[in-house]
Amino acid sequence: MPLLLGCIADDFTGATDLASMLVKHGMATVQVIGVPDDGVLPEADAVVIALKSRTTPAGEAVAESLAAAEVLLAAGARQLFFKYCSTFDSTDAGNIGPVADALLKRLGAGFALACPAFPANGRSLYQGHLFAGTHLLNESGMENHPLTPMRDANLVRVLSRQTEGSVGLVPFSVVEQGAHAIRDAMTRMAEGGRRYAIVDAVTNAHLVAIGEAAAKHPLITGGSGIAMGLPANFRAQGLLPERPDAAVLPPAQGLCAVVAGSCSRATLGQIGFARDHAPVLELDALATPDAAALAAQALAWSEGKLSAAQPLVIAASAAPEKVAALQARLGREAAGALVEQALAAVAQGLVARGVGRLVVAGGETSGAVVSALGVRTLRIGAEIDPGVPWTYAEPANIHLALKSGNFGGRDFFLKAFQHV
Ligand SMILES: Nc1ncnc2c1ncn2[C@@H]1O[C@H](COP(=O)(O)OP(=O)(O)OP(=O)(O)O)[C@@H](O)[C@H]1O
Ligand SMILES: O=C(O)[C@@H](O)C(=O)CO
Repeated sequence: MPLLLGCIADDFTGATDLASMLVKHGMATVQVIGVPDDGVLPEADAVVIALKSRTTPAGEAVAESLAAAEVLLAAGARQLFFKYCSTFDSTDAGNIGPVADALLKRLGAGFALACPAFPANGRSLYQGHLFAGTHLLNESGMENHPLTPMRDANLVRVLSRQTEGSVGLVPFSVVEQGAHAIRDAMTRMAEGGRRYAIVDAVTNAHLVAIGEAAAKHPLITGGSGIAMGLPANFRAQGLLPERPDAAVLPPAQGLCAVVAGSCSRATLGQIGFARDHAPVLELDALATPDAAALAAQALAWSEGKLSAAQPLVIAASAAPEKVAALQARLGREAAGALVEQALAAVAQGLVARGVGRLVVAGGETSGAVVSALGVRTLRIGAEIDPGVPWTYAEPANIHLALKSGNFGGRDFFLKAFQHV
């Protein structure tokens, strides 16, 4: 099976989200954790290399992304995809511009589109402005994100501040006209010296048309939504056969648990809902600012509560005031790292106690957990809610669902276990 699409994701939940989209549209896809030391990739139509590069210093993010690109290109990838968050999640010091610049240079290309829209999860782009649900991004709760507060919804401006290249817009009125018009607009922009085009998209039909228009682009950048049009390009070239078993995983077993480090509105709502239906522990990192002690508290609490029938939930997630208080005490990065270490140790302890089905909420949190569990690859199964599939983690041999902070319905933490 020759590799067709080579993907680089800037966090682990985002990687799973993208892989799920590709599987749903018929590509056999494997998520690989980090750049493999030996450079060997699993056989698949698409490989998503998951990095934890969203909030690292730009130089590190660029170096890791280029290393991932080398491995993907050496494996024969015909097109690269740089996956970032559907809420962009990148401050002025952020990495999307620098990484995309470096990938374009590596590919000898001068232009890429940028489109984080994902209508199934309420992310739409209109006149270059990103909306989360009915709110502009900077009024959606994302302005309070613990690591990447988004205070400007205009992505032309946001991306312009991260790159020396020039950024234009393919507006809704063009996107509405379909693939030909979009392709022409992007060609004109590239010829006019633009390095990027933010491309408006409000519906799945827009995303499919944009995907078709970008069939020949060496690099696509965006959220998972924009990937929905890409498998058809490979199919049209006779490169992608039908894959009826693309989402089949080994049977699930073991105890059930949820570990949450996301402080998004969606995750806080899911924790609130779970409280009425399952044992929930809310860790207080401000009262106990010590990762090992927090993990020990959580594991002691879990004794006698773990079950194969219903999950228990261990959450460090907190409302913005509490997050701000911990950050004021420790600094933003140290606060995040403390909680991530604690939750990673909790996940390790839970798996050692027989947990075989684990939901992790939050991208950074998932990165910490997956690394602590020594996971190398994730096979992608059926979707629980848009953007969140069950996966089978190897060599740990457990089922994991890595939930992006903002994804999933209110009942997600219970519903997930009815799907595996
Ligand atoms: N009580 C808390 N105080 C301070 N920081 C916290 C607290 N709880 C969690 N965090 C940190 O907040 C960050 C949340 O980021 P994470 O990526 O896990 O979630 P998210 O951004 O909502 O999800 P996604 O990246 O999938 O959108 C993590 O670094 C986590 O350790
Ligand atoms: O695109 C999204 O919203 C997610 O896949 C993600 O990247 C969250 O970290």
